[in-house]
Amino acid sequence: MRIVTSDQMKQIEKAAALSGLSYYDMMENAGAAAVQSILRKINTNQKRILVYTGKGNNGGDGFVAARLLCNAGANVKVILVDGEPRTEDAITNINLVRTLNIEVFDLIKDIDKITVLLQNVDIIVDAIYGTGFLGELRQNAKQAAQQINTAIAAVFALDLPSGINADNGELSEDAVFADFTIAFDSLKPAHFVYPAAEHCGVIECADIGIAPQCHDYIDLSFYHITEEQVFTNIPQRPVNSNKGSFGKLLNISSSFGMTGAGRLSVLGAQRVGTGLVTLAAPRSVIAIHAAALTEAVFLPLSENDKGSISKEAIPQIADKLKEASACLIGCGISNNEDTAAVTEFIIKNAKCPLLIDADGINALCRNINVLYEAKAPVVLTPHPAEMARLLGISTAQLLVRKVELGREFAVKYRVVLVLKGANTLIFTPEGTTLVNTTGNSGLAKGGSGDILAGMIAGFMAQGIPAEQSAECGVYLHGKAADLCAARLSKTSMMPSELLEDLCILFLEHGR
Ligand SMILES: NC(=O)C1=CN([C@@H]2O[C@H](COP(=O)(O)OP(=O)(O)OC[C@H]3O[C@@H](n4cnc5c(N)ncnc54)[C@H](O)[C@@H]3O)[C@@H](O)[C@H]2O)[C@H](O)CC1
Ligand SMILES: [K+]
Repeated sequence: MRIVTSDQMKQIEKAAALSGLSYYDMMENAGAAAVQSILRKINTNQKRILVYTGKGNNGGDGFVAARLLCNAGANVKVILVDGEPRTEDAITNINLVRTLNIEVFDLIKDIDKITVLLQNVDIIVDAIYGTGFLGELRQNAKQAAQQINTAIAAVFALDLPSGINADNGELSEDAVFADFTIAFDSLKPAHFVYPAAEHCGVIECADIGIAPQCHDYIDLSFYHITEEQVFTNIPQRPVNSNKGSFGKLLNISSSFGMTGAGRLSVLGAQRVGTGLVTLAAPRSVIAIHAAALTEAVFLPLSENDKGSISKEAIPQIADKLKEASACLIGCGISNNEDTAAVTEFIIKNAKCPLLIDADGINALCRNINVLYEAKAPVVLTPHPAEMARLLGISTAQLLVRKVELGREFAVKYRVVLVLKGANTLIFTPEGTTLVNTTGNSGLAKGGSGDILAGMIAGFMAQGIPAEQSAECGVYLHGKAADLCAARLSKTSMMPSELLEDLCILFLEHGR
């Protein structure tokens, strides 16, 4: 699955044009592919169809679709949202529409007629804006989008629902909600990023005749995580091996009242095959963990009067850190001066890859620049509220710009950033973005993040590079949750139960 930005799409189209496929033909193919997609779902004969068109090439695709739908026996009307088209190929195509006597209305001047048409419409084609859209919908386009969003009709968006930034999914107010989106040639980041992805409905990617080699020189920066790639990252377990072959994870987690977080993170690491997991936790909670975690070993730590790790524990931790092949800090450690000091110490001193989760991230908010002092790769796994806290903005402000902000952060602080949520995003220090599409709302429960942190850290402990560990952890966590939901339901499944389904996935892949 190829995901390209709007600029990259332009380069691909240019390469196609140089190789002999004209822009006019690409537009014809795009409109035709959209009509084929509609015809596969709905018999359009005698159906009342409104095609909303903008002034650019997306509108041009709409004119092609209008002509071909008319030829297929539908009752088609075209609505110009921004007046007459401005691009050469779109102008040619509106002229063809007019020669077929398809009625063309102006959104503003013909509002009364359009209001009547909207009472009885079966299908709406949204061809107002595609990859050329930036910023906010203007008043007229908002009005058109409101008409589309309130009409009782099947809505097909061409390339993208109008009002969405293709490259990062930023949404304008009143952006179109489509039932189906037909993406042209390649998918765009916005098709994957929530909440924009919700506006797309069912997404199809249509071939518009661009030869495969026209994509060869594009340096992709946005990837979809696949199962094949995930298992390429996970080596077979050698026959001649012992627990030392699969890494030692030092997991600094848990506090009084939050022992579940520590336990789940240990289980996550163990279930991805880590050789040995040491849980370093406040002394008073060790007995609770020892009763539940048969295969782990424990490092009882000095604690403060709140039952969380005290800074007095730093020498103990430092000693154990020397043996670790990876370190995880944060699941349920509580957020206070002591845990912040421990987190800082770990960041400054760990020579092995480090994963910082939950309260470890909250501790970072006190001094984010400590990340510049890390000596080994660092992975952060915030949920949106934690990420927003790190950035000093509101969660709402983060969510409308999460792709930009996530990418900037990972590059600036040289970390792998796992921004959790529906379609979790992974940002790398090199500026690449990975999107994961496994997982479901059954994961939206306390405990699932702790399992994920343990899984990623467990892969890191086994020597899988930080970025690939994040990729494997996020994908498998979601996929196991999908299997778990299929047998237990999204509503009832418990995060800990997905660990059983993880076994099935490893079995299927001969691990
Ligand atoms: N290149 C080709 O020949 C092909 C393109 N395809 C389709 O074309 C669009 C991209 O077309 P483009 O003309 O670049 O942009 P749009 O049609 O998406 O719209 C751009 C149009 O709108 C203006 N604009 C941008 N933001 C706003 C705003 N907030 N308010 C108002 N107006 C705005 C902008 O200035 C332009 O004038 C692509 O998605 C495909 O659908 C074909 O697929 C094949 C060949
Ligand atoms: K569109």
